[in-house]
Amino acid sequence: MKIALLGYGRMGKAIERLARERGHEIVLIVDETNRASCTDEQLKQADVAIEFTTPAVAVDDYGWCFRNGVPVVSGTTGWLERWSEVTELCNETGGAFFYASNYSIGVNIFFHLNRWLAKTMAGFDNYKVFVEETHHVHKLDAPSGTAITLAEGILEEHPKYSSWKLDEGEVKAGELPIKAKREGEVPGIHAVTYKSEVDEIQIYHSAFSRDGFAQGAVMAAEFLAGKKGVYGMDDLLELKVKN
Ligand SMILES: NC(=O)C1=CN([C@@H]2O[C@H](COP(=O)(O)OP(=O)(O)OC[C@H]3O[C@@H](n4cnc5c(N)ncnc54)[C@H](OP(=O)(O)O)[C@@H]3O)[C@@H](O)[C@H]2O)C=CC1
Ligand SMILES: O=C(O)C1=N[C@H](C(=O)O)C[C@H](O)C1
Repeated sequence: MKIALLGYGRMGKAIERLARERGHEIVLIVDETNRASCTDEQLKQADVAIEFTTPAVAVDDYGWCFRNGVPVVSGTTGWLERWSEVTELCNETGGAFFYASNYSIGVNIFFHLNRWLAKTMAGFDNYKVFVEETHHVHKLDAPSGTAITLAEGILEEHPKYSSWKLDEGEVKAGELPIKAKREGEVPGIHAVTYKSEVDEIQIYHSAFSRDGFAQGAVMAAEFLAGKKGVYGMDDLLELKVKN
């Protein structure tokens, strides 16, 4: 496949390496320095675009791809308040969009485990739940997109909680706290903990590098080529969890 890389930072570079290893060709690399001079014609050379940039840029990138008929796989976090706008534009323009807050297969299994645990714990009032994430110091957004997906999974399965809140002080009844830490070069750690007076139950995922995210993004690009519409990791992995 011919791939356009939109964003050439930590993730863009990991994706370039893994995509080449899987036999794909990189036909365009866009970063902040050359974005203004990149043309529609250059983008149209690609069978698919893989987008890992910043929250401020991502939505414009999606529109650029939809308007030019180039399917787009994106992992950029921090823009999801514009989800409806993006998916409507995708459908109106006949585009193709694949999004995941986390492309690691292990994390997507963890998402299912999280929902199952939340449903189970809903019957036990003596446990309080919180989500924790740790990432490298360069990360722009907090909490992480993955932590938000975990929190949303809990809100859907556990009636005691109605909203999540970045844990910066007082937490009211019904609020699910998310603690975000920034340390060194940590690729990404997420944990969900249920704590009572006498014990705690924790599920935990730690990425050893960015390779798992990059691998999943390239697999998503292979999946999306030739399709139209909006997709996510459950479509790719066909994870069927029987609760
Ligand atoms: N879903 C997932 O599995 C994962 C998601 N992420 C998310 O991906 C995003 C990127 O992460 P990461 O690679 O670590 O970030 P980096 O900061 O390393 O890279 C961001 C890239 O975006 C580029 N960029 C900034 N502005 C523009 C612009 N106007 N036009 C084109 N490119 C631009 C930067 O260019 P320049 O270098 O020239 O400034 C840089 O190449 C983040 O939102 C992060 O949360 C990260 C890992 C996994
Ligand atoms: O910025 C990162 O690095 C990561 N971002 C994603 C997120 O916000 O969840 C995924 C991963 O944890 C790494």
